[in-house]
Formats: sequence, structure tokens, C-alpha cells
Amino acid sequence: MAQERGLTAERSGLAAEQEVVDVLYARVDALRDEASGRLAAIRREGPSGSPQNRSERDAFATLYEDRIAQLDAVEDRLCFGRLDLRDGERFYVGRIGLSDAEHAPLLTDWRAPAARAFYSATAANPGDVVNRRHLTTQGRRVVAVEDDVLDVDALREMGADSALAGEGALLAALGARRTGRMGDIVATIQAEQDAVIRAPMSGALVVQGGPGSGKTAVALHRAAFLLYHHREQLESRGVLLIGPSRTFLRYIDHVLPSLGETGAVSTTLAGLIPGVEASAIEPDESAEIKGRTVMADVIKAAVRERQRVPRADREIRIDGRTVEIRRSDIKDAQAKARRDGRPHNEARAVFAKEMISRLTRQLVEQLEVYSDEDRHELERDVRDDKNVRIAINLCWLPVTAEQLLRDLFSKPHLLDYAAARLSPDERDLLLRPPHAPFTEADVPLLDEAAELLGEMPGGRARRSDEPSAEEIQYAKDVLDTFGAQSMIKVDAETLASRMKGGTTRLSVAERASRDRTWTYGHIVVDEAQELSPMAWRMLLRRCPTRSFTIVGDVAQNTSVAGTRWWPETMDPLFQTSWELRELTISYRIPAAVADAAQSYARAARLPVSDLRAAREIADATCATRTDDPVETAAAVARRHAASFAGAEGGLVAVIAHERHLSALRARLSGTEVEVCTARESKGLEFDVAVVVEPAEIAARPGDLYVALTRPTKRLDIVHARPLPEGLVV
Ligand SMILES: Nc1ncnc2c1ncn2[C@@H]1O[C@H](COP(=O)(O)OP(=O)(O)OP(=O)(O)O)[C@@H](O)[C@H]1O
Repeated sequence: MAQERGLTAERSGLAAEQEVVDVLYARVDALRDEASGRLAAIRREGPSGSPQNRSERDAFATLYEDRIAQLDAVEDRLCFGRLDLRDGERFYVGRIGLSDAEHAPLLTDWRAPAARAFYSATAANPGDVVNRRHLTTQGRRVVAVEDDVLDVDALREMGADSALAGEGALLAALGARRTGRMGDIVATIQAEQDAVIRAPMSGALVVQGGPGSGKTAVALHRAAFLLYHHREQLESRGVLLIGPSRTFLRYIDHVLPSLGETGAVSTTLAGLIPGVEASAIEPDESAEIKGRTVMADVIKAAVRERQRVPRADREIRIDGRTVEIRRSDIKDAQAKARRDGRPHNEARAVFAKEMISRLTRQLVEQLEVYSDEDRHELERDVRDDKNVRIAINLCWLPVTAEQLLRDLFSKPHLLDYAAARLSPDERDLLLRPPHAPFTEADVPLLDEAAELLGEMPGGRARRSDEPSAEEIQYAKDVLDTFGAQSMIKVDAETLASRMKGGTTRLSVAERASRDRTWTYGHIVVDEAQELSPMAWRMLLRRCPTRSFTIVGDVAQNTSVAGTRWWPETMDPLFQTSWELRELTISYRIPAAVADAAQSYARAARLPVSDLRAAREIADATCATRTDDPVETAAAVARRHAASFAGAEGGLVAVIAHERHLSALRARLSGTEVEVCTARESKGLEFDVAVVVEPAEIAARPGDLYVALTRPTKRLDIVHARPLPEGLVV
């Protein structure tokens, strides 16, 4: 355990803590200097030596760069806590673990087992902790200390200061103006959140919680926690984080680096298929059909349709001789190719080889050829014959996933064949022009198709950037020789990949994002209630160990194909290997906003979780009835934005039905006010949310529940029509 050594132990208060914090920053500076020195030395050597030497140097340079970036990222609030234990031990908790030059511990990583008590000890259940101290820093300066005395008697016996402090650090964090970028909560993680973050990695952990209960924050901290504790297992495969939109990913993209982690790949579902753009919007009705599990069979049938048997036998001429393309041969060759188990495009080679061999046999019989040499020559002739190639292609058509889907949804006869289990009306809903752009609901179908089709002939056969066993062993030897393992914390497989990448810096994230078939060590899914059964299939393929963290709120579901009840979705996917946890406190919305939103949600029969707000704020809700909601909403938003124009800033959003967006944007141009739909606001938060005409947004009740729960300080409702039932402000 990181006992305080060489640091002033007895004095409390700002000055003493400043001394401790100074030592910690000095240590970070020293480590950064050391890494920079080593990096400079490598760079000084320049591009000399053998290619092997050069790629080793490049790999180490990358690792030192990563280390420097990691030390830079922990600059803000490096140390935020102190624990005093019953036996007199004391240690500090921070973003990373640090030891002094003699290896004596100085700072305990927040993810280490020893730091757990910092988050989980309570007055009712203090364990060994007598006092928990929160340190608030600005830059490198300690500006406040605040104690949670967990065992007052023990503290008195120790003769220490017993002044009680409240939840200042948490409330200060919650009350801070929003910047449009999510921050980490490492200094103020609450006990129920900590239990989720530190839960075991195996199986699926589903976290249900109302708006603002910290699901996103917890999911990100859990990713960092798992990467820390299972580094060997996770670093080479990476952790995948799935978010609902690119805007959302931008909103959260600072959090993991601030926790010192770069091993996670953040993307949307569409981002999992390199090169696919899925930006088109489609009606809910067709999106819902595309999300159903039956679509897996539809895609399978569409692929199978590319393996055709002509109506009749036919003859073709090869070098003046006639051979017969027989239906029976085609059927046998197809059966052989299917038995092979490879995806359609790759199994084509088996089919073609078998057909060529059968056609050659016909020629051998006609010509009465006996020598192997002549037989091979005939086989070559058959293989190179254009008519044979065409005939084979017609019976086993190679196709890309994109083309398969375009054909399926634009050719009624194909859809009738492949989707016979859908009703004629449902099939009509799926029809669209051949060059219509892809939608989000197409993405899992494209993935399903790509899985069944495999690489096109002539496509990439294997992942050439993956290191072999020998290359990994070599990397292990290099690590041992350089003795750098402890400083740069890298596993041999990662180093081997980087060496193999030569001068190109290929991180796990980069390799994974280029490869549709990449499988991850763990997957974190945010806003998971939105995913359709087909989307879940897509994600399961990417994590064969089925190690998932799934966070969401069924009451905020805005997707017709999404989840309304977790067991219904999770049981078929994970059988008994999943567990449900709940978060019950909202750290975002003030109490009055929580009451209004929940009362509406209950009236609309949404499956709401119980939610207590962590804060009460006066005048947190307001409703204005007006004949012109757009004009009034713009005026209200402008007024709030003007009040934030001072030094501290603050974010204002107007959330409205899509049809008002352009009018609102026109009225608010030149201001910083965000204008968006309820769905676009999903997962985001603002100091003030102005919700325009709730009755319109409530066409889908989950949309309105999302819109009402975005503000951290104030909800302004502007309406002409009566408010939906249950919405009382
Ligand atoms: N323990 C905490 N300390 C400080 N801030 C916290 C804590 N937990 C959550 N927050 C803050 O509360 C806000 C809401 O958190 P978050 O976005 O993770 O909630 P959510 O449950 O994902 O919400 P939604 O369901 O609306 O997407 C964020 O600003 C987050 O930083």
C-alpha cells in the first residue's frame, strides 16, 4: 500500500497538502524528462542501421511518445484524494500511480484495489478508513481540502482535526458550467457508480439508470478500469466503445485520455464497417423491419440466391469441342463448395475448381487422353476459356455486401424470394431505388452480408499486419534486452505489431478501425436501448468472449427496434451470463426538472427507473404559453445566452421538432445557442434547455423524455398547444 513516505505526514490543511502535491508534480516532470531524453536519443540516431534496427527504434519512439502524452494528460487534478486508515497509514489517490526514484509509492492509481475505499467507504460501512479527504486543485495549486470523517471516534483518539465537511467537491463539480465536452468524474465517483466500474469483466453487465445518473461517465471509467486491470488481455485486442452519434463521440472524447488510456476505439455502429456512409434517414416502419432477427435469414437467402442452377443443361464449345454444363454437376459442385464452410465469395474457388475438373473430365473422355501432362493442359484450356468463366460466374456470382443489399431492396422479385417470411406490405416498405444511400438500419444488414460473403476474389486474404508467434517472441526478447517494460508498460504483441508496422505508427485503434473482422477484448455500449436485434448480432460477432458493459435507459428509447425491457433483449444474447445493475441518482438534472420529467414519463407509460436528484436549484423549471413558440423560444434562448456571456460561459440549447429547426437557426444565427432535435440531444447536456412545443415532440414519448432531461440548471418550456398529460411545471 502506498504509505506516505518522505512527505509531511502530520500537518493538515492547504500548506501541507501543497507540499505533497508539489512532490507529485515534480515526479511527473522527472518522468517526462526521462522519457523525452530517451526519445531525443532515439531520434538523434537518425535513419541509420538495418531495417530491423530502424523499426525497433520507431516502435520504441512511439512508446515513449505515448508515455509523454499520458503524463501530459494527467496534469489536471493529478492528485485528488487522501485516505487515512485506522492503523495510522495514509495514502494519496490520483489519476495514475507514481513511485519515487527508490520505488517508494507516492500516489495510488484510482483503479488500484487499495484506492477502492476512497469511493466505497461510507459512515455506515467505513472499513479501515477513518477519514477521506478530497483535494481540489487549480493547475498545480491546492485550493481546497474537504474531509469526510467516517469514524469520528477513531479520529479523536488519533487527536486529529475532526471538522466535518459536506459533499462540496461533488456539488461543485455538478454545479460547474458546461463546456460542451464531458469531463471525467474520477475525483467524485459515488459508491453505487464505483460498484459498477469495478465489477468483474466476464459476461455482460447491463447498467440501467435514469437520465443523468452517470451511465456514460461510469461506462468510460469502467473501460479505463478494465484496461488497467486486464492490460495483458485487452491491450492487444483493444476495448470498443459504441456511441449513438459522432456528436456524442466528440462530446466524450476527452474522458479516456484524461484517465491515461488510449487503448479504446470509439465509434458509432456505422463506423464499424470501413468505408460505409450511412447518413440517410428512413421511416421508422422500415427501420423497425430491418432490425428484426428474421433479416438474418433474409440476407442468408439473398446470398444463397447468388448460387444459381440454370433451368436446363447447356452446351458450350471449348477449342472446337462441345462440353455440357450439366445441372447435376452444378448442384454437386455447389454442395461441395458449401460443405467447405467458407463464405460465399471465398467458396467460389471450390465451386469453380470442381466444375473445371468435371468439364475437363468430359474432354478427357472425348479425346481419350491418358497422360497427366495432357490432362493438365486440357484443364488449363478449360480454366482459361471465357465461356466457362461466364458459365461458372452465373452459377456462383461473387458480389459485395453493398451490391447485395442494393439489389435486394431495389428488385421486387429478389425481395419476394429472400424475404418470403415478411408480409407483402412489409416488403413494399423495404423497396427503394437502386442507388438510394444507406441508412443506419442498413448497417447491421451490410455487416451480416459481409460476414456471409467474405472477401471478393482477389481481395485481401489475411490480416498482414498481425504479428506471427515468432515476431511476438522476438518482441519479448527486445523488451527484456532493453529492460523498458516497466517504464513504458507495453505487451510483446503490441510491440511486435508496431515493429511490423515499420515506420508506420499502427496502434490497436488504427488496426481495428481498418478491419471489419477485428474482434475486441471488451465492448462498451452506450445508449444501448437504441440497438435492434440485428445490431446486437453485429456487436456479438466482434467480441467472441461476450465480455460487455451495456449502459442505457429503456425509458429513453427512441428507436422502434430498440429495447423496452432488458431481459427480452439480453436473455437470447447472453443466456444466464448477464447481470443487471441500477443507478438511482441523477447528477445532472435539478430536483424540479426530475419531478416534471418523471411525472410526464409515468403518464406516458414509459418504463421509468426511480430517480433521485442530487441537487435542488431554485427556479429550475419554467413554462411559457405563447402564440408563436418559435419566436418566443428564440428570445428566451437569447436571453439565457446573454446571461452566460460573462467569463464562466455556459451552454444553451433549443430542442424542437425537426420542422422548426431552420426557423430557429435563422433567428439564433450569430449566437452560441445550439439548435437540435430531441434525438440529436441524446446523451448530451446543457446548462439551459429550451424545449419547444412538447406536444409535437411527444409523438414518440421517449423523445420528449430525452429532451426534458438535458439541462443541468434550467428547463424552459415554450408552447402554444396544451402540455402533454403529466407534464406539470
Ligand atoms: N460522481 C459524479 N461526480 C461528478 N459528476 C458526475 C458524477 N456522476 C455523473 N456526473 C455528471 O453528471 C452528468 C450526467 O452524467 P452522464 O452523462 O454520464 O449520465 P447518463 O446517465 O449517461 O445520462 P443520459 O441517460 O441522459 O445519457 C455528467 O455531467 C457527469 O459528468
